[in-house]
Amino acid sequence: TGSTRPQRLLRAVQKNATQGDPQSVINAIDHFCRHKEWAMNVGDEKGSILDSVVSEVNPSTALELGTYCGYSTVRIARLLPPGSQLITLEFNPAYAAVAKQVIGWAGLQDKVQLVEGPSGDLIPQMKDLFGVQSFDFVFLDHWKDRYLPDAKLLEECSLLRKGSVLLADNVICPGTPEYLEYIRNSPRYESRYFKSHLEYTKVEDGLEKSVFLG
Ligand SMILES: O=C(NCc1cccc(CNc2ccc3[nH]ncc3c2)c1)c1cc(-c2ccc(F)cc2)cc(O)c1O
Ligand SMILES: [Mg+2]
Repeated sequence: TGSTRPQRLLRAVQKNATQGDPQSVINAIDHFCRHKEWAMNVGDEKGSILDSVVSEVNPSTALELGTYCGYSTVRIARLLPPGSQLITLEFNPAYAAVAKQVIGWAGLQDKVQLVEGPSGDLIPQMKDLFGVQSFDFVFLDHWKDRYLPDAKLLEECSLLRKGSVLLADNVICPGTPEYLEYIRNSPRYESRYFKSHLEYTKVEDGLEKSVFLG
């Protein structure tokens, strides 16, 4: 039985990145995905947009839907102020196992709660499980047909407050048409599209930033 792509990505991190240095972990993953094997990380180009939005929001509590190998988890957690928390949900146990080690290699395990399970089941438990009142920032990067139901679920569970920011990956490729339709036409959100490219390619993609108005 051979290794999986996430396992090969982890090996590249352990070989090329310095423990406790998040930027070197980010660089090692980007190099691996650009020169060895493409993988569905948000990547360096969209990652810079993610960085700027996270820095602007400066969240105390952040939620990530879809951890994968932990690349965007590391990008977000490295920018969080002391005492803040990032909760990241991953449904696939093999991805979660790799992500846990990538996050640990970056030395960010104290800022991150990696929870295994589907967002639809876990979002309603956020208050009970983690004492979360509301999320200042949410990064959506899981199954594209879950973006809309999960945005609605966050509203219904009162996990968004006036000013909460949702940032959605892949709104062009693979695309999230229902989510875009809803969020751009809802009077409860102010949305803006950041044009970019699908990670490590020239294909168009982008991020949609939406501020919840309460
Ligand atoms: O599909 C994508 N990502 C989502 C995803 C995909 C598979 C498995 C999981 C398992 N993780 C998971 C699932 C459900 C969950 N519920 N709650 C948590 C949770 C976690 C997640 C994706 C695809 C492409 C892409 C592929 C091919 C291509 F040609 C162009 C573009 C690019 C991306 O940047 C992408 O993000
Ligand atoms: Mg993505």
